[in-house]
Amino acid sequence: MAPQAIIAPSILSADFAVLGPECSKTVNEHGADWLHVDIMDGHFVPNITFGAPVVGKIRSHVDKPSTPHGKGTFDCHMMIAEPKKWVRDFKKAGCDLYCFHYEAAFSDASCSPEEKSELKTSPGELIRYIHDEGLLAGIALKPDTPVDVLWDILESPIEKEKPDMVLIMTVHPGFGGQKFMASELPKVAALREKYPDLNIEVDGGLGPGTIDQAADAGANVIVAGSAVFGAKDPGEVISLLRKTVEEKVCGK
Ligand SMILES: O=C(CO)[C@@H](O)[C@H](O)COP(=O)(O)O
Ligand SMILES: [Fe+2]
Repeated sequence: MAPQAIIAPSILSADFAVLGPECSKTVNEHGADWLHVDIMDGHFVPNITFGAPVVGKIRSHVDKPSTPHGKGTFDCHMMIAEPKKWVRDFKKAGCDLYCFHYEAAFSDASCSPEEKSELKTSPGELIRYIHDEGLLAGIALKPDTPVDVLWDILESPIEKEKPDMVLIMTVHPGFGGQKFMASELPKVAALREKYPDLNIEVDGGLGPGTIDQAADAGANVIVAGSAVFGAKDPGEVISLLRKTVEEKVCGK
């Protein structure tokens, strides 16, 4: 089955003073499928955004999805050093898809020795833990991480240890508005060749000028921050991104 086209505006580029209304407008008026929520801890990446309490407040402005990948999905991109530690808080706040970084999954926590041994984990175990908490699980790769690290994870004999989505970063994580790195697209193409149904998300520098390349490589979940929130007509940009993915990836 061909994957669905999913357009997920990154609220990092929204007006933080009116984040709730910005979120509802983006989904209900402009037609976004998901909202991409960038969580940065100032440690895994050199920037800080916000945490679960803010996600909890903005969640009530957007209807919860009625199907697992449905409209209104809160796609939380966790650019944080201790991903396991925050799963429950983000679940309570209303996160639907918890996407952690592969590079952070093995990290010891900078907390007490007891917590350290509990938090140290492997990507497969962390995916299972996220699934056991009732959330969808995503795994993200920074530009310097080769796609090969994912093969064993995607081939896991344990169904609960397989991710629902892979995120290939097309910028170095930390900031919105950076230049798209086409050098990352061979990772997307390699994943798509092996996994025709997999949700493959690309994030960083996506917009009308770069969507063709990303869709040609096979990405079906498109994050766009500045291209959507900086547009005169965000709805038009979202429609164009969706149409391109539908034509090139979904065969519509
Ligand atoms: O995760 C990140 C940045 O680390 C992204 O989600 C950006 O926020 C996308 O912004 P644009 O590149 O589309 O402006
Ligand atoms: Fe992101």
